[in-house]
Amino acid sequence: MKFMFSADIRSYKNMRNDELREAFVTEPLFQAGEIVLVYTDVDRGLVGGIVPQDKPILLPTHKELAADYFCQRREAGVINIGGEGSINVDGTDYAMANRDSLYIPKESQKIEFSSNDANNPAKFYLVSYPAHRVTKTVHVPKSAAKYIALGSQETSNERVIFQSIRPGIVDSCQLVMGITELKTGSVWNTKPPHTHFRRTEIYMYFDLPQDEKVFHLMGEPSEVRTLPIDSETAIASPSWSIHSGVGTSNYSFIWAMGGENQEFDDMDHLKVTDLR
Ligand SMILES: O=C[C@H](O)[C@@H](O)CC(=O)C(=O)O
Ligand SMILES: [Zn+2]
Repeated sequence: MKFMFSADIRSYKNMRNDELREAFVTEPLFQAGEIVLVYTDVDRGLVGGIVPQDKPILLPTHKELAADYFCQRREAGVINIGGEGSINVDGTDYAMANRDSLYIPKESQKIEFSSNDANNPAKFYLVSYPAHRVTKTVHVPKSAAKYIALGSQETSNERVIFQSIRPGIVDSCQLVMGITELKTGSVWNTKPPHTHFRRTEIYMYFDLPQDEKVFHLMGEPSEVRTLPIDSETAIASPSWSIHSGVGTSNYSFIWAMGGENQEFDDMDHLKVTDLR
């Protein structure tokens, strides 16, 4: 497991891009046959990429979690961005098609990830936060997510947000999670931008062609920084930071939030013209 130590609201202003990347941006998360886990001190979020091939991959615990097993005091959300696969939670198998979500509650002991076809493996993206109560495992196919269409072609931000792990669909402790897909020709996410001091958020960009990038905007609205991000890497946003971005083509991303509340619409909206 890797660790990212974030920067604070004062120090980020004096940091170079490579220092900001070390504080907030993960390495590429999806490696064939492997599990990559990255722990950020931003709300103790933990993100991972799991790509099983011929054999299943078990979710391990780690010394730093001081737990007998990974979910002893944590919940996890998983979204599959690859080929068909399955996740076994304490003996129950959940089939995971592309873009299916699975919510795994606190105290789930044995969690195992498999691909149906090693040549077209599943790519499981996992986000975990500390949890204080035991709830139920819930499988959410993309078709069962709440979706909202936002933006327009004229302003290059036409996109659909699929909310799969959210109140009303999944009873979670902190975690709220889903997918945003940009339409062809649209490149701006989270436009207009916002902050939400009571929650922090992690974006994981994917489905971006190899030779393209997303320019992710972070920082206080009064002092914005730009970090060029590769596909299949994640970036953590502290509570004081905007999290918006523009791609050199369209793309998708998974957003996940943890913190004080779970109201998706509870945001402090900004105007693009407010950014400095
Ligand atoms: O707090 C909510 C999150 O930042 C995202 O869900 C926003 C987003 O996907 C978008 O507008 O494109
Ligand atoms: Zn947000």
